[in-house]
Amino acid sequence: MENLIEDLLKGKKRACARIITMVENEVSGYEEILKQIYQFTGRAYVIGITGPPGAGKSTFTDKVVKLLRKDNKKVGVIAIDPTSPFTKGAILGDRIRMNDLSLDDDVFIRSMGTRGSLGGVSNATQGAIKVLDAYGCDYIFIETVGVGQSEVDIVKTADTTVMIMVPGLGDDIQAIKAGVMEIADVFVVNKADRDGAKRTSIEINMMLDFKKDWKFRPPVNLVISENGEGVETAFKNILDHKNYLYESKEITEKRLDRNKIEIKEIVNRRIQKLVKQVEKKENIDELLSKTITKETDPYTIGEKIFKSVIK
Ligand SMILES: Nc1nc2c(ncn2[C@@H]2O[C@H](COP(=O)(O)OP(=O)(O)OP(=O)(O)O)[C@@H](O)[C@H]2O)c(=O)[nH]1
Repeated sequence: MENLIEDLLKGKKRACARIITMVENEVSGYEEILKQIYQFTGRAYVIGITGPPGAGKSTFTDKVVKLLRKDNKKVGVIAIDPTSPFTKGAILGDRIRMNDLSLDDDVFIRSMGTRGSLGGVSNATQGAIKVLDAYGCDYIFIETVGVGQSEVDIVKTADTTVMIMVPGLGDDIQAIKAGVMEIADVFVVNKADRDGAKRTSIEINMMLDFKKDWKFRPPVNLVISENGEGVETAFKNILDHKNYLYESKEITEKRLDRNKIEIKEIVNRRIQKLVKQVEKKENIDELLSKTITKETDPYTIGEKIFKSVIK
């Protein structure tokens, strides 16, 4: 274990990969590792990339990572793959596009499924962010499809959140308006080579105009990720937001929030584990069937579980 941590801190990719796997699978001892590496974290800047399926999140991230590599920055990418209960597998297709980057020693790419372990995907992602941070990444990208609540929760913990949209979403913009307004720090209208990109950008700006007291008004960028047009400017906007966070000291608030969420999850996960053990021991399934015949009720069972847990 000691060697593994030493290797991680020296920047060895294999150690990084092994520790992230341990975190993801909740292999015993993983929390000990996270405790030990915590003091070496805090340097990396975390960028959340979200947006509807197929908007070009991977293509955009790929281009930004290449830009950062020119500047010799070390980069981590965590792609969250929504695991469909119907396909029982992560949608890995588009991640393969980044393969040429994964050969680069200073780029670490990992995709994680959203299969619900006890702490949920969020917990594993937070752990992986810490590992990549201690590994020496300057920037860490968290890429998620902005649909489910768990994905939105993950993005909320990023320092800067980039929302990728595409032309012609129309009504969709209205639909996601409420949730997105609060989490997006920078907008990217990708596929600007298509008709209607300008209109989409105007619509987003109009939507942003509803709020008057922006401390940092999210910039809206027209981008063609496929050929790289506009990517540099969009990244500059991300850095502007980064500077804003540091200058206003909001970065500390953000990171306190992130730790708060993480602590809550650590506690929740342990409680969930206990509940599961109690349910098994007390044969709750059998009791449950008695709620139908009215021999018992959900409140009595809930109380029984709670009492056993706090014992
Ligand atoms: N016309 C055009 N197509 C693009 C652009 N950027 C990406 N694409 C294409 O859009 C498709 C989806 O791109 P991805 O980068 O995989 O999108 P994504 O948002 O990561 O997709 P999911 O992870 O499945 O949600 C691919 O076929 C890309 O080649 C662009 O600027 N213009």
